Amino acid sequence: MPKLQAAFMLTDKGYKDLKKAIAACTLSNFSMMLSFIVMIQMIIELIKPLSGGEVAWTKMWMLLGAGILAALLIFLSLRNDYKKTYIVSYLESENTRVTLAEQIRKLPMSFFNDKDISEVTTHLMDDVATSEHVLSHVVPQIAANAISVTVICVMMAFYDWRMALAIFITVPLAFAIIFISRRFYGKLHKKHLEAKMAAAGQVQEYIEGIKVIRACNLDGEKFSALEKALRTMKKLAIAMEFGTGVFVTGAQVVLQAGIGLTVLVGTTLLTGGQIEFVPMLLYMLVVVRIYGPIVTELALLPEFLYHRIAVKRMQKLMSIQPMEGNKELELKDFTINFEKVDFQYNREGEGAIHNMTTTIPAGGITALVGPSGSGKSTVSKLIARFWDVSGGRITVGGVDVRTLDPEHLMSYMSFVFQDVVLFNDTVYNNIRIGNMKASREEVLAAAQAARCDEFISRMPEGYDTLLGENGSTLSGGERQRLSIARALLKDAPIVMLDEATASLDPESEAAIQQAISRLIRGKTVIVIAHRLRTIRNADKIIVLDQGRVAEEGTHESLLEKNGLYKKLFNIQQESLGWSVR
Ligand SMILES: Nc1ncnc2c1ncn2[C@@H]1O[C@H](COP(=O)(O)OP(=O)(O)OP(=O)(O)O)[C@@H](O)[C@H]1O
Repeated sequence: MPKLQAAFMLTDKGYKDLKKAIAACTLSNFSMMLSFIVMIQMIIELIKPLSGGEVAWTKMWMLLGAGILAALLIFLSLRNDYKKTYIVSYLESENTRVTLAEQIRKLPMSFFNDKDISEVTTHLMDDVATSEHVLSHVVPQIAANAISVTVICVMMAFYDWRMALAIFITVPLAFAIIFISRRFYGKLHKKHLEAKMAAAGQVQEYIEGIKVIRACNLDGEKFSALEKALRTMKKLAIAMEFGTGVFVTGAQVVLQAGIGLTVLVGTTLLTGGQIEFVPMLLYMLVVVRIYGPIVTELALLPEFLYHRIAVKRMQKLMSIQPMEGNKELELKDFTINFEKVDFQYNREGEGAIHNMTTTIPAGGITALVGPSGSGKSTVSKLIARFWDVSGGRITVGGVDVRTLDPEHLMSYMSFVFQDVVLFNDTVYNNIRIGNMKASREEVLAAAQAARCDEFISRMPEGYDTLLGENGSTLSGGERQRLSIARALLKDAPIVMLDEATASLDPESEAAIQQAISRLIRGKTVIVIAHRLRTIRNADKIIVLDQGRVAEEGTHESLLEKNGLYKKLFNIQQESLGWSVR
C-alpha cells in the first residue's frame, strides 16, 4: 500500500479519489490563473494611453470574450472540484466510520474494559471528522497549490529569475516555520484532545448518573468535577489556539515579507533600467494573487500535521486482533463442558474463575448459584465468548468455543440479562432485534407470550411508539418482558437467564413464569438466580464460591450435603420472614 494511502488510512478507492481531488483543485487553480492573466492583459491595454499609446479595442473585445470563457471554465472546474473533494471525502469518511464500527463490534470485551465509552465515541466521531476535514479542506488544496505555485514560479523565472526569486523565496521559509514548530503545538493539541475526552467522560457520567447525583445530593461534588474538566478543556483550547496562532502568524508575516522584497527588488531593477514598468507591475499583481491562498494554507497546515494523531489512534484501533472463528460449523449437541477453566479479567488482576471443571447437560436446566461476586455472570459470559478463557477450555458439543466466530456462536444463544439494553427505536423494532427475519405476526406473538402487549397497548402509538434513549420511560419489569420477547423470537437452543424475574412484581412474575416455561422448553438452560426457591426444580445446580465450583447436584442432594448451598438456602428462608417494620 503506498505510504500516502496508509498515512491517511484510505481505501484503494479513497486513495484514487484523493488523487483525482488534487487534480481537480489544480485545474481550478489554473482556470483562476487564466482569468487573472486575461485581467492583467486588459489592464496593460487600458494603461497604454499613460505611456502615449492607444487602446486596441478589437483586442479588448477579444479579451472580454476570453474573460467570459475563463469565468465559465472557473464555474465548471469549481463544480468538478466540489464533487471530487467534498462529496468524495464525505463518502470515504462514512466508509471509515462503518469500518471502525465493524471492528469495534468484533473486538474482545477486554478492549471495553480498558476504555470508556466516550473514548470509543471520540474514535468514531471526532477522529473521523478530523480526517474528513483534512481530506476535504486541506490536502487537495495544499497539494494543488504546491503544484500550481511551482509551475508559475518556473514560468516566471523564464521572464525574470530575480523577480521570481523575490516572490518565492519566502514561501519555503514560511512552511519551514510551521514544520519545525510542529512538536510544540502537537504536544498542546494532544493535551487538548485528552482534556476533551476527559470532559466528554465527565459529561456522560454526570448525565447518566443524574438520578443518583440528585438522590444523594451530590450536585455540588459531581458538578465541580465536571466544571473542572470543562475548565481544563477551555484552558488547553486557548493555549493550543494561542500556541499554534503564534507560529502560524509568524509564518504568515514571513511570507508577506515577500511582498516588500518583491517591491524592493522590482524598484531596484526598474531604477537600474533592468526591467520595464509594466512587467514589474505584473509581478506585483502576481505576488498578491499567489500569497492569498498560501496564507490560508499556512493556517490549515497545523491541522494537517496533528491530524496524524487522529489517524494513529484509528490505526491502533484497527490493529487490535478481533475475535474470529469458524462461521459455518453447525452445532448439533449443546452439552457445555468446562475443562480446567481459568479466567481473569485483567492481566494484573485476580482471577475470577479458577480451575473450573463441570458439565452443563444439554436439554436440561442448570442453575448457577453462589454468593455475590462468586463468578456466576462471568461463567455465562465465557460460554458466550464475550471473553476468552485464560486457561483450559469451554466446549459446546465438543467444539472449543474459541474456534467459533462469536456472532455464529451467539446465533445458538438467547439471553435475558438483568440490565436490558433498549435502542432508541420503536417497541416493535426493539423486539424484532431477537430475529430480524421474523414476520410481524411472529413479533406480535412473542410479545404476547412475554406479556408485553398489555403495557404496549397503553402506549400512545402501540408497537410503533418510540422508546427514546435506552427506553428510560419503561419500568424494570417492562424492560425485562421485552427482553424475554426478544429471546422467544430468537428461539435459540441455549438460553441464559440472568436474574430473569428480578424486576417483576409477584403478579407479573407469575405471568412471566409461563412465558419463560415456553421459552426454555426443550432447551439447554442456564439460570443465574439469587432466589434459590426459583431453581428448586433445576436438573442441576452448580454452586460457585470465589470462582470455584464448591458443590454440584440437585436441590435435594445439595441440602443433604449440608454445605454452602444449604447455608445460602437457610439464609434465604430466614429472609422470607423479613419486613420493613
Ligand atoms: N468487567 C469486569 N472487569 C473486571 N472484573 C470484573 C468484571 N466483571 C466482574 N468482575 C469481577 O469478577 C468477579 C466475579 O464477578 P461476577 O459478576 O461474575 O459475579 P456474580 O457471581 O455474577 O455476582 P452477582 O451475583 O453480584 O452479580 C468479581 O470479583 C467481580 O468484581
